[in-house]
Formats: sequence, structure tokens, C-alpha cells
Amino acid sequence: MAEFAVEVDNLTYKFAEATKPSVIDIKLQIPWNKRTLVVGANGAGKSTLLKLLSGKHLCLNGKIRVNGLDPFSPLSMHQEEVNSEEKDWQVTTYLGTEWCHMSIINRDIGVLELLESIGLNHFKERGEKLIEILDIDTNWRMHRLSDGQKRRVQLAMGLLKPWKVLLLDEVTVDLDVIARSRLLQFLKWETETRKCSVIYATHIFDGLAKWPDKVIHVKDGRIVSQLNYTKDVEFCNEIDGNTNGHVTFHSSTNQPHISITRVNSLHPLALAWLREDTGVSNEEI
Ligand SMILES: Nc1ncnc2c1ncn2[C@@H]1O[C@H](COP(=O)(O)OP(=O)(O)OP(=O)(O)O)[C@@H](O)[C@H]1O
Repeated sequence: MAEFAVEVDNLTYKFAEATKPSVIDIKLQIPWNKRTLVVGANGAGKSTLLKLLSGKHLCLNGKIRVNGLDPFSPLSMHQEEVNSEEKDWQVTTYLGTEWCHMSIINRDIGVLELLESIGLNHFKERGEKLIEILDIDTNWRMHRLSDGQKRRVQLAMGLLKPWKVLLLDEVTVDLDVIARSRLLQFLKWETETRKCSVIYATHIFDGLAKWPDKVIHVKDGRIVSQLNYTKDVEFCNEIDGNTNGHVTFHSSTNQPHISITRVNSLHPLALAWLREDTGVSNEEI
């Protein structure tokens, strides 16, 4: 297995019809067993970067290695490097919101049939765990589901195979707080218990304060800061008497150090209400 989950060097990418590159001079090394959060404004380049890592766009300028492989090359080209136990593994999975537009999810097809068609019986234990975590009823029919229910099925499908590098692109946007918390917990558990890494681009920060190991800030296509979360970030009850969503950047040393007040959020209330609604215990989430 490669030393790093993801290794990127000197990566610049411009869409054919664009006037300037969407991703510029990216250098990145993500070790195994890490959860990385990608933060940036609309249009900053987060999705483009994640899609490049997944092999959805062909990168001509720069180096990308995911588990030591060029993600654009079909895995079969590297089959001699893959031992028999790993043949069923997926090196990388990209899950984004565009799935909503795929025709399969609006067809009159049962969820069980759909999951079986992509290998539920082969990955039974994992599949059943995902079905439970995401509270999926396998009798559901796809064309009759809400957006959030469809999203849960998408996630179960996307996570069914034990991927090595998971690229999540704002995919929790229509999950309720219980499903989102459980999913984040599941991803934390996976990254702690087997050799894999998650890269997650999001605009929803509720419940994420203690989740990542690393936070990457993308601006105008460039990575402008990378925080080693445990070393560079601390949470305080107040900073200079301010208790409400305050951040201080200490820049006296080369390495940034950031203090963040524990932010007031409706997340605990929404979580408590939905716990009541769904009968989920305090210990579980
Ligand atoms: N298919 C495309 N053709 C041309 N330009 C594109 C294309 N897709 C994205 N871009 C441009 O690339 C830049 C980065 O877009 P990207 O989707 O990566 O941003 P993002 O950080 O994911 O934004 P958001 O938070 O809104 O999802 C934007 O300026 C966007 O206009």
C-alpha cells in the first residue's frame, strides 16, 4: 500500500471553456486514517479538486496519486499491484450532489433490488450496518422517496464497498441531523479502524468541531492554509470576553494557531428534538 492516501503536486487545472484555471498549483499530502475537511466559498475550487482526485477530470498539469495510483487510469491497468483480497475494494469513491439528476433514482425500483444489484450480498455485514445507520427501509421504492431518503440510499450505495479514499462533496446537505451525525460517526470509526481516509467538502459545519484531523482552506483555486487540527486549533469558552462565534489567529510563529469559541448553534436543539422524534438515545449520538 502506498505511503500516502493522497499525494498531489504542482496540480493546475483549467476547464476547456474557462478563461482561468479553477485549481492552481495544488500541493497536498494526506496520510492514511485521516479525516480532512475542505473549506472555501462558492466557486473556490473544492468540487473541481475532489473530482480531479476521483479521476473525473483528466489532469494534464501536475501529479495526482490516490493510494499511489493515477486515479484517471483504470484500476485494471494496475491489477498486477492488487492482491486477491483487495480486488473487491474500491480505491476511491466520489459522492456528490449531482446524483439527484440520475434517472435510476426516479425509477420504480425497490431499494433492496438496487442495493443487491451493486453487491449487497457480497458486502452483507457492511451493507446491513449502513442500512441501519442511515435508517433505510429496504422495502422503499425509489420513485416514491423524499430527497433526503434518496440521499440516504445514495450514501449506502456509495459506501457499500470498503473504499480506501472517500471524496464527499457536500453530500449531507439534505440529511436530517440524526442521519448526518450517524454518518459522520461511521466515517470517524472507519478511519480509525481500517486503512482509509476521507476528504469532505462542505458548507455545513454543525457537529464538525471535533471531527476533522486536518482542515484545508481553498480560495480562488489555491490552498491558502492547511491546519493540523489537533495541533493548530483550540476551543475556548470565551476569547477576550467574547463567547459567541469568535476566532483569533495567532500568527507570531510560522505555524498558525487558531482559537475558536464554542459556537452557539441550533444543532443541539435540532438533535434533541429529532432524538425524541425517532427514539434515538443520548448514548447513541
Ligand atoms: N464545467 C465547468 N466549466 C467551466 N468552469 C467550471 C466548470 N465547473 C466549475 N467551473 C468553474 O470552476 C471554479 C470552481 O468551481 P467548483 O465547482 O470547483 O467550486 P466549489 O468550491 O466546489 O463551489 P461550491 O461551493 O459552489 O460548490 C468556478 O469558478 C466555476 O465557475
